Formats: sequence, structure tokens, C-alpha cells
Amino acid sequence: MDHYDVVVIGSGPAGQKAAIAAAKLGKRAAIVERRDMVGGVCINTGTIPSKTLREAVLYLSGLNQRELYGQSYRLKSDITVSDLAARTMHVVGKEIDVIQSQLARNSVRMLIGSAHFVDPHEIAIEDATGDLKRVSADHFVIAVGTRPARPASVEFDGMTVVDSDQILSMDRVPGSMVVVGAGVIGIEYASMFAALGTKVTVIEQRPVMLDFCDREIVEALQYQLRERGVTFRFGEHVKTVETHPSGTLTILESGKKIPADTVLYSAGRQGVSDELRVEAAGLTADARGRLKVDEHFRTAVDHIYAVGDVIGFPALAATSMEQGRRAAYHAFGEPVGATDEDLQPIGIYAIPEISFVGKSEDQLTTANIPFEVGVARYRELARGAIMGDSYGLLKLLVHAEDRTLLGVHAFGGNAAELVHIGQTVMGLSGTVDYLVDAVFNYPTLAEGYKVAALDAANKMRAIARVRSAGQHLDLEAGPAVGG
Ligand SMILES: Cc1cc2nc3c(=O)[nH]c(=O)nc-3n(C[C@H](O)[C@H](O)[C@H](O)COP(=O)(O)OP(=O)(O)OC[C@H]3O[C@@H](n4cnc5c(N)ncnc54)[C@H](O)[C@@H]3O)c2cc1C
Ligand SMILES: NC(=O)c1ccc[n+]([C@@H]2O[C@H](COP(=O)([O-])OP(=O)(O)OC[C@H]3O[C@@H](n4cnc5c(N)ncnc54)[C@H](O)[C@@H]3O)[C@@H](O)[C@H]2O)c1
Repeated sequence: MDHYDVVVIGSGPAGQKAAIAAAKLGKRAAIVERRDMVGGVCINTGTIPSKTLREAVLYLSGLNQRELYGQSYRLKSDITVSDLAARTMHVVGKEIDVIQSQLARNSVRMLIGSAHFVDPHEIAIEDATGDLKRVSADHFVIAVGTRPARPASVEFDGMTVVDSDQILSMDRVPGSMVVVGAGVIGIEYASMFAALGTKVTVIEQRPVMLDFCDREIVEALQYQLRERGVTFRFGEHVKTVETHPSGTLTILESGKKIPADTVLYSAGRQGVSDELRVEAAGLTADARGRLKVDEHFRTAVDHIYAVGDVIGFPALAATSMEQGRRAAYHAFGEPVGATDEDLQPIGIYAIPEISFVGKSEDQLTTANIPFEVGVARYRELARGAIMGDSYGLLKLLVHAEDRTLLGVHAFGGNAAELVHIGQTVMGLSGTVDYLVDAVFNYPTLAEGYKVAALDAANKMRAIARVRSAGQHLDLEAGPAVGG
């Protein structure tokens, strides 16, 4: 039986970085993965295909050019699934190559098959023919990720009723679509299909969507999506979905029935720890298949770590990679720097995109932290005009007393890139004054930082002036006479 210093189960972002980090420390590392899933959900069915699809939609629909060339501008009128799939397949193929070559040049052994624990130090790997190969290790890193949650009341046929893994294999762009769940996945796909001209209805059981984002920005996104014909039904719970020869009917608990060509079910994800038989290793997963870990990503069994989506929030590719690296370093006693979870950025690649880092206005208000808001609107930035983006905005939240940056919220073109300038300023405990005094390239969206910082600084100066004028008047009037 082969023995390794570490065996990583799953080759998504979390597993890749854990294995490469271990290999860089000179350890004998292996990754177990199924044949058709190298790169994980991230490369095969999630992040990369959806973000590539988004680029294809934007390019072919010409949506981002319409402010400049008119509302009827399109690069291609009848956009087909094969137009969209071509770009996605190209990028996915390239990314798989990159991962395979990175693993190979770091001497990470790739073990193909589906793994399950036999005992805390041994796994069995079942290949496509059903043969089992046993492997042991000093350490294991569980990085098995998630799969779409599928309620028993809904029958998925992969064509008309689909989850987010299946949406990429639909045979046509539907005329109408119901999206169940206004989480990140639901909203990203709803906006892409709306951009393609599909009539989209989003159903969400909660009263609001994306409740972790800035309210003003979510409202702006909803406005843009409604402009593109998206209907939102909040506070509605989907009971079941019926499939008929002429289309689907989504039945809500309130009794409403919504017809559509296609239903995308994007109502959360489930950890895949069950297939791994974690009980044999002495572990227990929760009802959503997630594993509990400590601050070093160590499970209840000391030599077994768990990273990425299988440990739950925030369930992002970026956080998963970092967790993988940290777990491997901890396993082999390599020191790691501190990480500030408050500075973890979020990017939502809806059309238009949203990104933020740090606190929201609501969070600061609840915590009684005084703050000032500085806003730059893309329509007032030369780059915004050149791009044809009149609705974008960059909002800075600044501590009213020590002038540090507490939050950055961006909406519109390149929001997910733009946010990192603010993240760096925050990470280095910078103040709004740094941004006021800095010179940015022109014309850029980054210049928005200076514009927003000046806006916040001007408001803070106005408050300080009212204060000092008040003190001046008090002095002139002399001490108050008590009565
Ligand atoms: C539609 C969609 C869009 C997304 N967009 C973004 C985005 O824009 N930005 C972002 O940061 N994140 C995004 N995410 C989330 C991101 O994809 C995940 O956070 C990330 O893939 C998690 O990485 P992971 O390594 O934990 O697991 P995964 O990427 O899920 O990989 C786990 C791997 O483990 C393998 N595996 C499981 N069980 C076994 C077993 N028993 N034996 C062998 N192998 C096994 C699986 O086959 C899989 O390949 C998106 C997700 C989805 C679904
Ligand atoms: N850009 C990104 O970073 C990105 C993109 C896509 C996905 N992701 C990750 O993928 C994960 C999964 O995303 P998701 O959107 O599937 O899950 P989610 O849990 O975030 O959202 C699911 C939504 O569906 C609603 N819902 C559940 N059952 C319902 C029902 N029967 N009727 C109506 N509404 C219902 C829930 O209230 C919730 O708002 C996220 O945690 C996210 O981290 C990230």
C-alpha cells in the first residue's frame, strides 16, 4: 500500500493549494479526484464556466455598448447555446491544463477515482471499473466541496428543470425561465439570461435578496434587472415544479403557478462528505454535509483537516485556496501569517457586478460606529463615460473620528477589481486622507477613490465647521448663566 505525508481528497481550489503547499515544503503529497472533475466545481461547473459564460453573454449581446451605440446594438442577434459554450469549453480546457501541469511540476501524485475512508489513516479509492486501491497517509485534507441541494419534491431532468451544474448543458437559450433562490448563483444566472433576452422570474422565500450586501447597491441592481424585464417574487416558497410537454409550472406555497420554458433551481448547496464515509475516520457531518474545523482547519481528528466549501461559509474559491494553504502549513508546522477575515472581499458577478470589502452602512449603524459616506458616480468619471456605464458607483464608508476606511462598496463595470484598492488601504489601516492626497491614473475608474474620498472629507469638514462655529459663538457669548 502506498503511503504519503499527506493525501488531499478533492482537486478544487482548496485541495490544489493544500497539495502544492505541502509539496513546496518537500512533503510527499497526493490528490484524489474523479476522472472528469480535475479542478473541482470551480473549474468544471461553477466559478470558471459561469464567469466565462458571463463574458460571452456581454460580448455577444453587446449589452455594455448600448449606452454608446443605441439600445438596438447587438454583436449577434440569435445567440445560441453553442455560441456561448464554445468560449466556456475553451477556458475550462485551458484551466484544467494549467492545474494538471502545476500539480505535475510540483510532483503531486494524482490518484484518479472516488475516495472513502476505511479508518482514520487509510482511504480506499474506487476507479471507473470498480477496482479499489488503498492508500495511507500521516495527514489527510478533506476538500470535497459541495453539490447543488435538490429537494425531493422537484424532479430534475437536466433540460427543462436544471440545477447550476446542469445549466451549462441546456440545448437552447430559453424564452422564459424561473430562477428559484435569489442567492449569488440565482442572481448571477438570472442577470445573464435576462441579458440574453430571456423573460426571467426570480422566486425567493426571504423578504429581500443578498442581505449581506449594501442595501443601496442591491436596490440599484434590482432596478437594473427590472429594467431588463426580470420579475421578483419575494416572500414566496416554491412547493414543487411540474413538467409538461409545453413547459414547466412552478407551484408556490401561496397557490401561485408560474409558467416557464425552464426552471433553474439554485437554492443552496450540500457538502459531499457522505460519499467519503467520514464516520469511518471518526468524523460526523452536519445535516448539510458540512464538517466542523478549528482555526487551523483541523477537524475533531487531529491529523485530518477540512477546507473549502465542505466547511461552509464563505464558500468561495478565493477563501478555499487560502484555507488549503493554511491547513497544509499547519499540518507540517510551517508558520503562517495572520489573516483578517473582515478584509475578505466579496464579488458578485451579476450584470452589473457588485463587490465590497469591510462593513456595510447597516452594520456600522447597528454597532454605533459613527461614519461618513463618500460616493463617486461612474457617470461623473471620464472612464465611466468612455465605457458607457452611467449607473455604476463607488461608495466609501469612513470613520467619522479617526478617518480610517471602514468599508468599500462598488457597483458597475470592474467593481470586483476596483474593490482591492480599498482593501489594501484598509489592510494597512489607511485613512481617507491618503486617498484624498493620492494621484490616480486618468481616465480610470480607480480615480473614483479620490472623488469619493473628497466627497467624504468635504462632508466631514462641513460638520467640523458647524462645530467650530458653534464653539466660537459660545466663547463670544461668555459662560452660560445658570438660573
Ligand atoms: C455556479 C457557481 C458560481 C460560482 N462563482 C464563484 C465566483 O465567482 N467566485 C468565487 O470565489 N466562488 C464562486 N463559486 C464558489 C466556488 O466554486 C467554490 O467556493 C469552490 O469551487 C470551492 O472549492 P473546493 O476546493 O472547496 O471544492 P470544489 O471546487 O467543489 O471541488 C471539490 C472536488 O472534490 C471532488 N470530490 C468530492 N468527493 C470526492 C471523493 N469522495 N473522492 C474524490 N474526489 C472527490 C469533487 O469531484 C470536486 O472536484 C461558485 C460556485 C458555483 C456553483
Ligand atoms: N460570485 C461568487 O462569489 C459566487 C457565485 C456563485 C456562487 N457562490 C457560492 O455558492 C454558494 C451557493 O450559492 P446559492 O446561491 O445556491 O445558495 P444560497 O444559499 O446563497 O442562496 C439560496 C437562496 O435560495 C433561497 N431558497 C431556498 N429554498 C427556496 C425555496 N423553496 N423557494 C424559494 N427560495 C428558496 C434561500 O432563501 C436563499 O436566498 C454561495 O454560498 C456562494 O458562496 C459564490
